[in-house]
Amino acid sequence: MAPASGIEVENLQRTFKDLTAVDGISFAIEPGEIFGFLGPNGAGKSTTVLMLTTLLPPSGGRASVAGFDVATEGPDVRRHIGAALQEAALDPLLTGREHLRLQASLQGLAKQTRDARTVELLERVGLTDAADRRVGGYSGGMKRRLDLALALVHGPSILFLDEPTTGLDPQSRSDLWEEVSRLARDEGVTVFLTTQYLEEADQLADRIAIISRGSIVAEGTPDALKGEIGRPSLEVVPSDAADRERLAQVLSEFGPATAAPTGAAAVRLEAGADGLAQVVRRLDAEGIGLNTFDLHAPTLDDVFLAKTGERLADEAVA
Ligand SMILES: Nc1ncnc2c1ncn2[C@@H]1O[C@H](COP(=O)(O)OP(=O)(O)OP(=O)(O)O)[C@@H](O)[C@H]1O
Repeated sequence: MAPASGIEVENLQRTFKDLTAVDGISFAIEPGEIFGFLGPNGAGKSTTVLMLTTLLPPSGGRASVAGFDVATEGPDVRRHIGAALQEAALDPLLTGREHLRLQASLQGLAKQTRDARTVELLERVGLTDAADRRVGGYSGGMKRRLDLALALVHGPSILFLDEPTTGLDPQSRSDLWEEVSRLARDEGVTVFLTTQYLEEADQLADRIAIISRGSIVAEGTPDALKGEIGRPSLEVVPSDAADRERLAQVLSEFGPATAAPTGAAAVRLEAGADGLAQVVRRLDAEGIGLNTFDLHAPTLDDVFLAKTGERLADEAVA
């Protein structure tokens, strides 16, 4: 059984008619950990979140959240979790404060504590000044911050965030990251976060699982996953386009070729960055002039590519 604010998932499955959306996934999340669940559109992220938040019954396997079974102990699970899911139902005609008061009463908070809790949460997510404005006039970032505050009303020990920053501008995105980090660090809240953004998973998550077509294809800390891929890649554009073939030939002495944009050649350096000087000497000896010469440390995108054979299509550039 999972500890009070952890999550344990064993061979969890969900099918929709003949489509297997989640195909027997397993993982464990420690209390206070931020776990990033990374995958492209349709990989099975939301289906997993819906099962873990008891909104969708699993077709097989088991999961316990906060020590309770999602299939048989739904009300206990729900008492311990908060969730900001996609397509949150905010009413454009209500203000931020009204939303929070309503949520506090739905969650059964005592009347005398509702106002204080509302004020505290508005302050925490930076909506104090906008508290009495209708939500219809809020920006995307403000709505996501209100979603987060609503998920926190009853002081949950586990928080589910389903693609919390999709569509946000870089500033709103990093504000939200900061608040989520603070919740985990200062209050020990466990965070299960789904994202399509590599950078978000890299910056925010203690540990990451990559899901592709319903299966987990990699799991570990961002650094460990990048370390597994290991070597940096070198991308070179010759000053004379006619030299590209010869350039690729020379580079192949230093490691396997990797994908490169038109006009460039790229290689994963077997000797790591230490091999650079040798590459430069060899190219010089061959008389190949260079236009650009870029060394790329391994990224989660490289990990993703190595594990799934695809690139994450919709990468955030924040
Ligand atoms: N209620 C449903 N009925 C039928 N198929 C569904 C249902 N919900 C999800 N699916 C399918 O299951 C697969 C996984 O979907 P899911 O929404 O979990 O992916 P996702 O990784 O969350 O993607 P996104 O980033 O687009 O939300 C998809 O092929 C999807 O079309």
